[in-house]
Amino acid sequence: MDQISATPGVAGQPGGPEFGRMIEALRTVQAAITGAAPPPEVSAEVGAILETVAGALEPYLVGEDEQLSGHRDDLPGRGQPLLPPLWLDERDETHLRGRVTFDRFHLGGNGAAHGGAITVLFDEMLGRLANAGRNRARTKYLQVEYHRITPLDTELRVEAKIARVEGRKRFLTCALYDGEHLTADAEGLFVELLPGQP
Ligand SMILES: CCCCCCCCCCCCCC(=O)SCCNC(=O)CCNC(=O)[C@H](O)C(C)(C)COP(=O)(O)OP(=O)(O)OC[C@H]1O[C@@H](n2cnc3c(N)ncnc32)[C@H](O)[C@@H]1OP(=O)(O)O
Repeated sequence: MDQISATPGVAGQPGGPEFGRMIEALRTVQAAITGAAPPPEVSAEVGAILETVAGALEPYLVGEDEQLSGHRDDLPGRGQPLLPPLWLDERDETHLRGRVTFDRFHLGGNGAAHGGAITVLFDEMLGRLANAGRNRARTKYLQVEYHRITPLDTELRVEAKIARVEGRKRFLTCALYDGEHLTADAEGLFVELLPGQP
């Protein structure tokens, strides 16, 4: 996980644009399956296709350090389908600013994004910032407040800042905006790992 490549992949090579297209297709499938109420024969057909897809990838399973998903900084959300598609537009060692869009896959209910999906976004933002140009740190706590619903299919702004650093402790904040409206924010503590801590 420490190695995140910002270099766009080369066509015809592992991690090239073909990989980005596959992740994008997966995101589309996740949203389509979540939002669909197909008849049984279509569910059966799609299920069989997905089993074929899993089988096609099975010979290429690799260890964590070699996997492409999560390591591609040129792809939204690092090419990690757990993360909502997040684009970072500004970044330095004190702040991050980006855009994110939740879709049907991230639905909680009544048109609102799931609170857990928002927390994943915040952990990602704070984790990226806590580890920017510094020794590795992990989330000790993440306290989230939901101020109003976070809409789906809407480009949102997300910002993270370092609040203060005390020895191994890095306190950070993150906020999510729909236009000028704050939908959710978070405060987190990240603790720098000691030698031997995984
Ligand atoms: C690793 C990441 C790689 C980089 C990838 C970048 C991109 C990836 C982006 C994705 C990122 C995703 C990121 C993820 O999701 S990381 C995954 C989620 N997090 C974890 O799995 C972490 C699990 N926990 C641990 O490993 C340990 O607990 C750690 C290592 C965090 C600390 O265990 P350790 O035993 O070493 O430390 P400590 O407990 O003595 O505490 C240390 C200090 O903190 C103070 N303290 C404790 N609690 C509180 C509190 N509630 N309020 C205020 N202060 C508190 C405490 O008093 C002490 O202070 P002081 O006495 O020193 O003054």
